[in-house]
Amino acid sequence: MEKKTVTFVAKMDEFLQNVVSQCHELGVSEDIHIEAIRVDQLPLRSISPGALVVISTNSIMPLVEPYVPQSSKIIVATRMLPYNNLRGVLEIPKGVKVLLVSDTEETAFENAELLRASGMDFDIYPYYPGADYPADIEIAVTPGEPEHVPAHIRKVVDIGSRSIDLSTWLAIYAHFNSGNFQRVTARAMQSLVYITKQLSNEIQHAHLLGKYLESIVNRIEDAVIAFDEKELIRFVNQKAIDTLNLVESQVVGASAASCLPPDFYECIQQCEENEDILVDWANKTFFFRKMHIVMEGSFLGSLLLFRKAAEIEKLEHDYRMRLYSKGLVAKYQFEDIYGESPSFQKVIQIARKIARSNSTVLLLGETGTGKELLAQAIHNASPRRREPFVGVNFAAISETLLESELFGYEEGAFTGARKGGHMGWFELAHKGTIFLDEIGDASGAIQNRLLRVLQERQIMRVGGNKVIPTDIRVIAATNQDLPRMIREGSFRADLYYRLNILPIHLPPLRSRREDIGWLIQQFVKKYSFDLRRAPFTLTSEALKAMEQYEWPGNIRELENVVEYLAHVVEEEAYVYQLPFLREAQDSPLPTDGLADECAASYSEFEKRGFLEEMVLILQNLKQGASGRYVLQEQLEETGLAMSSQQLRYRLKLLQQEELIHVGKGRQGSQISSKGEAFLTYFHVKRNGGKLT
Ligand SMILES: Nc1ncnc2c1ncn2[C@@H]1O[C@H](COP(=O)(O)OP(=O)(O)OP(=O)(O)O)[C@@H](O)[C@H]1O
Repeated sequence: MEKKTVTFVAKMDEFLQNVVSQCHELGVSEDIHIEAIRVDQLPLRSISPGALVVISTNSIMPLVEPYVPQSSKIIVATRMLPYNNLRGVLEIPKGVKVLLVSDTEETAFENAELLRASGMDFDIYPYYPGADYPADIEIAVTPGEPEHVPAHIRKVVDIGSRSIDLSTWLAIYAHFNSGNFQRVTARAMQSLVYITKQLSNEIQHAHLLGKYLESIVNRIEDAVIAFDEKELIRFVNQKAIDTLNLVESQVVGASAASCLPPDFYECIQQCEENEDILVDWANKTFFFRKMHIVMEGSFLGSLLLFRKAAEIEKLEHDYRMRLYSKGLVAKYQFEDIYGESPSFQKVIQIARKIARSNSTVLLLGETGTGKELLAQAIHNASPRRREPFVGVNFAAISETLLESELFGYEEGAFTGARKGGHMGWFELAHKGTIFLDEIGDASGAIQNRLLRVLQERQIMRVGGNKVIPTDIRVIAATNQDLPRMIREGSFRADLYYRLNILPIHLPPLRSRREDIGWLIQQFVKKYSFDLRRAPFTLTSEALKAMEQYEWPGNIRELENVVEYLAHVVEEEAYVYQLPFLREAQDSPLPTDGLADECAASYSEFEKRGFLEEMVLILQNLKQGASGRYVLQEQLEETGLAMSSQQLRYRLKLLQQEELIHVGKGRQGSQISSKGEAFLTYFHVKRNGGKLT
């Protein structure tokens, strides 16, 4: 029997290759022998007798006809768009302008028509090389001819070369009277089934993703409402439903103006994009933020986030409580700083202004003039008030501990370094303020490191190798004469210039004696209240004595005197009761729990890193040293050099622990009986419990 043969004839190889692979895909080649001949090859290759000739387009009929055998019939193929990239076409938004790009005018119009007929919802403009087209077109669709797409068009969807449609295959099978056409249609359907499956998987995936996002948005603490570009509500989360008392099914898809409470809707209208505002609604204050949703340059709607201000305040409160528990909070405000004299008021006025800036502040003034108080007030009046305030006292901590405390250390940096490393004060103060008190006591090595931190605004932990950027405001303070220290070579000039950006001089109390009476009144009020007692007054002699006294310890000393009086006087304080006019008489008796107290002092000193220093000081005092200068010299001889400020600080601590008695004026200090007991305790502990 003569073999059934189809001969495809076309101008281009591409068409022929495409049609042959379609024959294999659909199984046509299993029933019918396939030939493919280019028009220009016809003079050399003859068409098999009796073959059915299928030409790609009517326009080549005159070129083909002369080579077709008598026994053969010619039909013209009808063609369809292949949709190999159906997804790309479906992703094109509704209503946009699309250029349909083909190589010739005829195919461009033909393909545009096919695309329209297939139900696509966009505006289609046929295009072929040299044709005009609207300038604002941004998307092109082409059946396998991307090389003809105008260069400026960014998005190109290539749907693959056109193929022969089912009606042509039907005509071929009808011609040969072949009964297998059902298989061809079934296979043609396969690709659609495949695409449909793919889409259905994606729909399922999108559905899951939607649910997933919904559950996330429902879990966030803010109330969320999403509107489309026409202000129809597209989404509300549970928090929004609860806060506004909405019924979800009634609001999703409805217009915001009609279904939200009218005064709430009005608040939304007032809210500018990306601006945080506080809005009063239903007797409550809300925090509002509106954002536009823009995708690929198109405005798709807006998103509203809102929350009761009280909830935010609570969060803030909790955060502050955490800082409190770590001791990272400044408790004083400007209102807590007393002082009416014009010179002091001027200082406060400058400090208030400085608070708003971010620059480094240097507080200068004698001990007790309120430098730390002012540093805290500046922090609390600055934009950093909600962030940590970290105070570092350079006289209060030993040199060996200071570096690792300031900058932190990495695990294994030294023997005894904590596992996981340790955060330093600079790191703790990130975003907040660090207060470098008694900066004049910083050693040369520490000054070098401080200078680097101030210059580079980054730190490196001890034993670490990575830099940690920090955003910190620095407030430094000293009662020392830094310019003199620079001249003497004990303070770095470049560090001084880095610190001395906004200097504030706190006047000593003796230079503003007019404040003394008023300050006494304030402290009398404070301590009478604290001690739940009736306020007392000072006799005119006592007041006069107070006003004439030099106050070397400034306001701290004045405050201490008033606190003392609040404990001892009845209704009036007399001159003889003023402690600075009396001899020191304090000598605490050993108590039953003396060993416990010694143990407490021992661990306190050990924690601060200067246990050995305290013991040396006590031993020197026991051997007869008394005045601070003699003591300082003797300590230096035993290899312990410290500044007079550091020594003063340590003596103060020893006094607080009742290990020494500090006399007034030139009297110096003496070891107390508790101090002697402490020395014994120290030796016993060092010798594993045995007395030496
Ligand atoms: N202007 C003031 N109003 C109210 N209290 C003050 C004032 N100045 C100082 N004080 C009191 O004096 C105490 C000491 O103040 P502060 O520690 O700020 O002084 P300082 O200058 O930092 O001292 P030092 O140099 O010894 O560290 C404070 O705890 C506060 O009670």
